[in-house]
Amino acid sequence: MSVELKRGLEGVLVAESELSHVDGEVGKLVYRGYDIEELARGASYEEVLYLLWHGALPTREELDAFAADLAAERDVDDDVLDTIQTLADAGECPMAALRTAVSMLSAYEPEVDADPEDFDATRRKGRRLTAKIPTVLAAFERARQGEEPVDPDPDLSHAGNFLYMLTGTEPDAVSEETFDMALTIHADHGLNASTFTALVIGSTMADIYSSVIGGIGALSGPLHGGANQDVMEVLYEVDESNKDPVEWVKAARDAGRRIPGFGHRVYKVKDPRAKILEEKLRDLSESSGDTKWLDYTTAIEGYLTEQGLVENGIAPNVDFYSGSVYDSMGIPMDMYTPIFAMSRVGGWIAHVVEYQEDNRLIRPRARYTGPKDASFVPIDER
Ligand SMILES: CC(=O)SCCNC(=O)CCNC(=O)[C@H](O)C(C)(C)COP(=O)(O)OP(=O)(O)OC[C@H]1O[C@@H](n2cnc3c(N)ncnc32)[C@H](O)[C@@H]1OP(=O)(O)O
Ligand SMILES: O=C([O-])CC(=O)C(=O)O
Repeated sequence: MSVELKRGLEGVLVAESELSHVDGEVGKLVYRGYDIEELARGASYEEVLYLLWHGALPTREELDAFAADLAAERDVDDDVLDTIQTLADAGECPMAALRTAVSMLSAYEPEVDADPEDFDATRRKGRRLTAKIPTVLAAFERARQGEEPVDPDPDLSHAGNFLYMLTGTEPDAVSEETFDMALTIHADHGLNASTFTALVIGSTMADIYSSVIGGIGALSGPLHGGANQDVMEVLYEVDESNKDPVEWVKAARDAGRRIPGFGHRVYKVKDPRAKILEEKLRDLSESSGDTKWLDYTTAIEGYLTEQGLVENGIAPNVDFYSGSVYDSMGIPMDMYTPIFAMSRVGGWIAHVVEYQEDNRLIRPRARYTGPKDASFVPIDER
């Protein structure tokens, strides 16, 4: 048995996967061999889900059937909507509300008792969950605004329908494309912390709902998916302080603060998804004439590059630019990480099924550093 301790499991291989590869040295991400830039430009989220779940890009006919099956699963039970309203009234944050709602959805899962080794049933359950998560999130946001939920429209795409349910208005083509692209590029990313969490749970042959709930929990943290909201909070903090963004970042560095949206366990150069989102932000800013967030992010990145951080591997990650793109679409800040989950659920499901098909319980060990021979003293004698 290896006794080498790898803090944070850095560099440890725990599984084989055909799903996605992150080349951190050159900044390249592929899903089943396809470069993320090409997928972002040319494939819809539904196509990417099909690719991840079924092993190849779909034909037009396969895609149409797949998208229709997915869209047919969007409705959630009224009891779930009532709970969402209760959570909104109690001031719950959307990521926690999502976690609770996914847990509740399993009570309405028609194949809840399926054999854990029936992987087609797991895929169908995963499809239901993926279809319903946007409904839950949009209903929660509307409930917070005192608005009734909007019924899903099966004729709209996954991205378009979410924006429609959120606002009650069909999105314009630019918003729908932008949002679809954001979903596409967030769908999978090797064994990141939330996917690994889903895998650990899946390796006990627990049901897919438990894996997804675990994934949501892991994604919510500020070191992982939660960083997209933190970045936007920083941008607003800079704006409200009337400081130059460079002054803000200098002060933050002097105070020993980590800069959200920078650094990555695998990428040692700029994340390719950050480049895609930056380009999108540039397009959106130029067409709206409002370049504030672009100016701030460019200034922060420029300063940190000048200071040598980027050269030393602390480069912008996907979370650095996603918030500004969502903000320009009018989406509230605390919905950014739930939107990440709404996309990443596709990757969690793909990884869990792939792993379970050749399952081995994941069970590492810790090096014990506590006492070995403590003498027990009964409670009344202590
Ligand atoms: C979708 C995603 O999950 S992408 C990541 C989203 N998270 C963030 O953006 C939060 C900010 N970033 C971070 O906290 C980290 O870069 C992580 C957690 C993403 C990766 O961390 P790790 O691989 O564990 O690197 P680790 O925390 O050991 O940092 C290595 C060094 O870089 C520094 N560093 C890492 N990230 C940052 C940052 N954002 N700002 C300033 N310094 C940083 C650390 O202080 C450390 O320096 P030291 O060795 O002098 O102490
Ligand atoms: O891979 C990681 O560690 C984090 C990340 O970028 C992601 O999950 O998208």
